[in-house]
Amino acid sequence: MKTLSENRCFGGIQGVYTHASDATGTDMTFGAFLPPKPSGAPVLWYLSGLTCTHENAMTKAGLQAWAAQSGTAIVFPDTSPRGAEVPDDDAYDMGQGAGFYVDATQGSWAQHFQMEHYITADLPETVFAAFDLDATRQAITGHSMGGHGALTLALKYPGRYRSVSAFAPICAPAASDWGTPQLTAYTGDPGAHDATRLLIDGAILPPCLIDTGTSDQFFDKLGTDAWAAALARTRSAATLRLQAGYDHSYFFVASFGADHMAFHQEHFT
Ligand SMILES: N[C@@H](CCC(=O)N[C@@H](CS)C(=O)NCC(=O)O)C(=O)O
Repeated sequence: MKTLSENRCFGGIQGVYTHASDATGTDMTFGAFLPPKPSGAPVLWYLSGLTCTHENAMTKAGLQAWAAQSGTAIVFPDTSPRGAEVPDDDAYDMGQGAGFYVDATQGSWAQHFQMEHYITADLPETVFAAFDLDATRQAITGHSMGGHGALTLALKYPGRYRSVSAFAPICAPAASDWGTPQLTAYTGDPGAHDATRLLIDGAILPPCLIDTGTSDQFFDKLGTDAWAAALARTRSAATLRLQAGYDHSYFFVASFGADHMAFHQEHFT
């Protein structure tokens, strides 16, 4: 692992690091915020949305203030492998910047687009080797495509994350053009990576908090109604809040960051 930058931030350190990933076969860059007393701190994984790198949430979500206060480390991974040798697509929602947190099995995507393996194996291995953090206290969150990542990984890896939260998550990608084309191209099986489907099929949801804005310009792509129906149908305990007037932007994410940090803190203790 190589350090690209480290800046003092709310008494802790906001770092940016790069490492060689076996999963993606590329170098991957990630951000990590360490609170003022990092030894033994719990870890929150923050998965970003379409077009984002490790940097968007790190610079725009304002989570570090709350993480410093609660003594939580936050890791900000990239959203896909990158580089000249990595396949891409002209569409902003496909290819580089749009890994959808799954392991591709199809065509030219399969070689590098192994983001599920990266987020659940490669990156934790690197992070827990580099920093003295508490692997028994992990939680996961994300925005939009990253919310889809957080929900599906929490459902696919029971017991790993004590809690899950999401900002404007894509909840039903198999019924959305933010999901169906990409998951079909990557895996051939969108339903296997659809949080609503996984829940209906019996996966257990850890404690869950979701916020979505009523003025979200992408509301129709998110499948919030299908998710709400699945929560009711499976009688899964969860909090789903529709926030009046908020859109899809990082102004929305930043507005509810403190609530999400407090929610995860509750389940770390
Ligand atoms: N570029 C796309 C939308 C992409 C988008 O809104 N991405 C969200 C996540 S889904 C984001 O976080 N963008 C980066 C940012 O706001 O910093 C469009 O204009 O239709």
